[in-house]
Amino acid sequence: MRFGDLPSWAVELSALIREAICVGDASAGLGAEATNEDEDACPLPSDLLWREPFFDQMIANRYRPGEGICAHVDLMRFDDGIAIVSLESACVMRFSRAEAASDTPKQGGSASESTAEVPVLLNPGSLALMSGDARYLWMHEINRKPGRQLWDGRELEQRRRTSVTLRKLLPYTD
Ligand SMILES: O=C(O)CCC(=O)C(=O)O
Ligand SMILES: [Fe+2]
Repeated sequence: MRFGDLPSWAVELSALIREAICVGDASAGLGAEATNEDEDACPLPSDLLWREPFFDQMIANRYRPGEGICAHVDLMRFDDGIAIVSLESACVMRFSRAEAASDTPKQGGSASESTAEVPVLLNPGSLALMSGDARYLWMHEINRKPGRQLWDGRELEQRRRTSVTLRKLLPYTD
């Protein structure tokens, strides 16, 4: 885990992520007026995309077959706009509403709405970005226990998996 000055490869990776997010949208960083259409096309709002530094905290996780990470929302000490680069083994990351863990469905509310899971396939080299509701209101988890890594009705082959998560710390307040 690194805080503050990131290793040079992570600085380079951050720059590549920024470039990949909005290919051809370089003008947005130069004060050009962004239209709603541009905002919709870009998976990160421009205030997050162009903040400096883009990221200042990095953690690399290595998982053996069968190992994953349980459902969580990332700590509030990190700013919005979190990037995960997924390497080596494909996996399914599942998103579920954070309040579904403790709340029973309100009267009139549907159980399926609050317990819905959104599976996301992360291939080697995939970039996952979390911002807004996905970052604050939804938990993410990777369950690599046997039988839990299904995609298109097929179980994914499990190998060692490495992920690099990049985040930005919020200024410290006590
Ligand atoms: O390994 C991953 O892809 C997820 C890591 C993660 O969610 C975290 O470190 O908070
Ligand atoms: Fe996380």
